[in-house]
Amino acid sequence: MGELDARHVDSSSSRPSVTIGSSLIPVINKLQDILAQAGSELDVSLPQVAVVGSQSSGKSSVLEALVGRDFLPRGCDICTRRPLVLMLENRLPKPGDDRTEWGEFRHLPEKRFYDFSEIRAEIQAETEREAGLNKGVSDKQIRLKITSPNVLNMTLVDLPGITKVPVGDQPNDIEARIRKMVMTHISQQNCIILAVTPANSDLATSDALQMAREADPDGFRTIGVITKLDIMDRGTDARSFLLGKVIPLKLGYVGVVNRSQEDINKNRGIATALAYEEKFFNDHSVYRGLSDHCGIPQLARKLNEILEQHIRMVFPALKADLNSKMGTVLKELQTYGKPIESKMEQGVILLNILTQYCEAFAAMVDGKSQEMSTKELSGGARIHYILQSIFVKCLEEVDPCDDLTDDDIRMAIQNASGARNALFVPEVPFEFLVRRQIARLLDPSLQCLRFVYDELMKISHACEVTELQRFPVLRKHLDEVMVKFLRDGVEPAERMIGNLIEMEVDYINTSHPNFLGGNKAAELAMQLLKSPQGVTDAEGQTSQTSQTARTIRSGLLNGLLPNQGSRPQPNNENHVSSGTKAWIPSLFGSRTSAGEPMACRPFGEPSHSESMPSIIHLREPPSSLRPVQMTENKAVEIVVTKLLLRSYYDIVRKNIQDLVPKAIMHFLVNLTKRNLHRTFIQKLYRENLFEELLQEHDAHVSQRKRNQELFKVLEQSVQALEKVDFDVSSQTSSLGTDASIGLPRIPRTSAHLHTTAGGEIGQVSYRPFPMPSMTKSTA
Ligand SMILES: Nc1nc2c(ncn2[C@@H]2O[C@H](COP(=O)(O)OP(=O)(O)OP(=O)(O)O)[C@@H](O)[C@H]2O)c(=O)[nH]1
Repeated sequence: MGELDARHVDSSSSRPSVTIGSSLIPVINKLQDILAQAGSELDVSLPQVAVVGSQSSGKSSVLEALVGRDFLPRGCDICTRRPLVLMLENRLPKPGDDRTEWGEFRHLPEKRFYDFSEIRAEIQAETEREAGLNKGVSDKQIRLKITSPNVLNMTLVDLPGITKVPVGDQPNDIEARIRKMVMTHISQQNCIILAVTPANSDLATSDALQMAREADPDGFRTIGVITKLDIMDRGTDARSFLLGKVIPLKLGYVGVVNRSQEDINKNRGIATALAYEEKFFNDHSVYRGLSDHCGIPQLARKLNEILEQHIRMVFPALKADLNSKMGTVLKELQTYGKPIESKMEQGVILLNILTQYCEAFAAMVDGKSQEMSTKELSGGARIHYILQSIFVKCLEEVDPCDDLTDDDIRMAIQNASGARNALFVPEVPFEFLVRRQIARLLDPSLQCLRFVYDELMKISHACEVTELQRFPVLRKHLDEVMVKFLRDGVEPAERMIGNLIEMEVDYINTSHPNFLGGNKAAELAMQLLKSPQGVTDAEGQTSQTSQTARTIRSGLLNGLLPNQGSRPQPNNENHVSSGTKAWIPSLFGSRTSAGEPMACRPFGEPSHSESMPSIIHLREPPSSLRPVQMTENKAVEIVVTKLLLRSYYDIVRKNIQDLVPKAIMHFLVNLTKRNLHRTFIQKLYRENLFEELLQEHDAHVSQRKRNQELFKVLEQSVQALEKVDFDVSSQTSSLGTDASIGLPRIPRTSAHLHTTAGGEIGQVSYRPFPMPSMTKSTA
């Protein structure tokens, strides 16, 4: 058998005949090509077409004529007894194909039918297998896929004819059953209904029109088909039917002349039948002015136009898909940058990257970065937090006396007095102790510097200059320069901090206007010791000194000192005089118990005494000596020392709190910001380094190439789609005026199709079909 050719050449007229979808095949093929190239997921599927009508009204004949091949069982008795779902699949011939078209049944997978008369025989056989031999009917579908380069991807459905009186094995409710079966198919919103009515019956009683109206009350998807115009009663014609004067239909009517039973019996082909049909309409003057309503080619055109409308409806989605793909690819492409072709370009790119990097760094430090987080502190804000909320606050919380016990202070005072007893407020122990406390400020200051350094490193890593991503070698060098540069910045900051602390340690400026001073401290100490609250620290907690002071005070009140009358401790070899004024050091130092100064004589010299009393032996001093018990004057000295310590420490603390952040900002942060660009230029902007620094990853280069190609394809696809859209539109309008075939004109703006669900266009209301599923039909 010959190939299923969508454009059969009519022997008589040599005019290519029109079959369903024939005008759209090139468009759809082009579309599929475009989408396949562009890697689009979308597929263009079309509405299905179902034929509905009473028994033997000519449904199968119409369907066959529309496809352009003989393959369906036809006859004057009931032929279609199971729904036949005919899936057409477009497939372009491939090299090495010996056949280009064939049929396959779902119930016979992998068996290809190349002979279409065998297909008809198999439909009959399969019908009989399910519905019996005696006119029985079944709603179980027969699914047949026809693959050909000359068909569109779409589905046609041949349905059993509506019958009233059961015959053969048909059940009593045959009419209801068939109606239900038919309704199941034609109620689907993407189904175009061909309501077939023979011209020799009354249109007003047409089962097809009645069911079509039920399934499609608005008539947006129903085309009336009047068959058997050739066998109407003499003297009658279908003119008023075709013009919609009997029952109006929005999409109008088409009258056709199919092959008669006699033609079938004589094996007359479709081409001959079409030629006969054309002659019939030409010969009948009554149909001459109704060429738009007559003939299978006209019906095919009408259906094609609906399909074209449908395709145009799909265009916006296709375009949107391609455009969004293009956007994604373009965005990715931008990250790969342009290939560099000359030394000059290398220089420009390198300079740009270095500049952008420094700008990004400065922006992050200054809080002007575009990529500022709203969830957490970043960049410069973190540095500020480190300086103010960590460093300054931490120093604020330090109590210079917290690591000094009263014993420590007492020891320091006593040691500083040397062999004498201190006359006034002990200056030396104060200076010694305050220096020790000031020196403690070095560690947190250096830690603070370290934290800021770490932050700057973090910022440098976060400086993502888009272009930099493609040059890993440059990134590496840049990071190295950055690390060295920051380290270099740390050194002067470190030196400065060291100097600051050293300065403070080196010279204790007791003339500072904010310094409490010895006299005031002594006065305050006395007041504190006298006050019933005792010496309380700033936090209101009673310190160890205040405890001691209270003990002393209570001793004074009772006329007793805590150590009065008590014997010296075994280790406390020193004897300290006591008394209410004892805290004021004695001018003459220690006296003997008799009040006389101790005799001084050289070691080993005997005493000039007549009667040599027995020698009083002193105990050997122990290797480690500790001061004797607390005395009132010692307690006051401790309080005074503490007051002085706190007062002076506060002055220094404030200096350090102010100057260390300044040193860090000046020597490290601001210097980095100021000199980074210059350093990069000095270290990296060298012509002999260009090549090495601007090396790209191989994967990066190939990815860019791939993306460039893909972008080109997508660009071409979008252009091609525009052209196809235009072609479809011009084709639609060239097929005839909208009015002539009863179809409303579709607005040019395809997006409008989506938004208009039944909007008014001109005089005719238009409602597009719902979007079909975007999948190909398979058998
Ligand atoms: N003369 C003439 N005969 C036609 C025309 N259309 C169909 N026939 C004949 O009518 C008979 C029924 O045609 P089918 O195409 O099988 O009708 P059908 O509606 O598919 O029938 P069922 O599926 O059995 O309901 C066949 O013998 C056809 O040859 C026509 O336009 N003119």
